[in-house]
Amino acid sequence: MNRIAILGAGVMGGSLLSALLRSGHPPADLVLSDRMVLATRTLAEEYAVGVAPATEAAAGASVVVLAVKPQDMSGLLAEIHESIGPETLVISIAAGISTEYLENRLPANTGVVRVMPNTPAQVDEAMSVLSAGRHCTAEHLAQAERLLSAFGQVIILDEKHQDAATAISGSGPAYIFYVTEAMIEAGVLLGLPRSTATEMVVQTLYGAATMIRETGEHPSILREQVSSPGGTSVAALRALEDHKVRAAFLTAIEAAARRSHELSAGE
Ligand SMILES: NC(=O)C1=CN([C@@H]2O[C@H](COP(=O)(O)OP(=O)(O)OC[C@H]3O[C@@H](n4cnc5c(N)ncnc54)[C@H](O)[C@@H]3O)[C@@H](O)[C@H]2O)C=CC1
Ligand SMILES: O=C(O)[C@@H]1CCC=N1
Repeated sequence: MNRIAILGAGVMGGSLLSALLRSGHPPADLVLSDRMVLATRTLAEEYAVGVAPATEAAAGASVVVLAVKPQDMSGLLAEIHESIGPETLVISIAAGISTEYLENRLPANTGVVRVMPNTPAQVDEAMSVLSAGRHCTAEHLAQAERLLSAFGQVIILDEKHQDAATAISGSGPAYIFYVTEAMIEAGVLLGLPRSTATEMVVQTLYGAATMIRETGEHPSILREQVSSPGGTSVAALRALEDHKVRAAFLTAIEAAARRSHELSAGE
């Protein structure tokens, strides 16, 4: 039985579903469940996958992916407790929810993997950070790694780093989209048509990200290459320093990690 049940068909559940299909998983092996029954049925029809109540979806699956909000997790776990078999691998993508929290609410000895993916899964460029639970076997971990590496990069880390991973790569796309918006707005302020400003900013971000990945150079070296003495870049960078943008990023990412930690306490 290779069936994968995705419980929670929101932004991430939907992103994982489409990514798994693109990576070659047959639609017949995927089943979706969400309490928003009508919206889920529409999504399931679009992708030609099955839809079932959570208990039924979990009972028929070898891998159960928990993709609900942290605040909905305890309710969902209570619902599916009886449907989890001894061989079932449970993968949770919920921010802040520890493997211990999951293990305490699932049948004894259930194999659990905690994952922090991100929305670039939609374009097969996810960053997924995996941590094994207490009863997770090497085969479970390999199975989770295979599943997630089909739509991006995977790092296996000790669970103590999951709040940091959530703050950096889980929430990271939000910071980049925010910077993108700000740069486009600046282009419009300087009189560029919005579409032209958008094209310039998107290609610049893509080019810069590709340079970081392909050259392997430290970003500060790449930044120095752009900054001519007495030129435009250094004038802009001085303004960013004046506005403490670097410190703002440190504070922001610390706040995200703190929030991830709070979610583990159900706050
Ligand atoms: N959105 C993101 O960028 C990322 C989100 N995550 C995590 O993924 C999880 C889901 O996040 P989103 O997809 O953004 O949320 P969402 O709100 O878009 O989707 C959650 C879905 O779960 C459903 N749901 C709630 N309780 C349920 C239950 N008992 N049975 C079945 N379905 C139920 C809701 O109806 C909703 O459709 C969260 O735990 C979040 O921390 C992780 C990485 C990135
Ligand atoms: O904002 C959130 O809580 C989720 C977790 C990581 C990204 N989005």
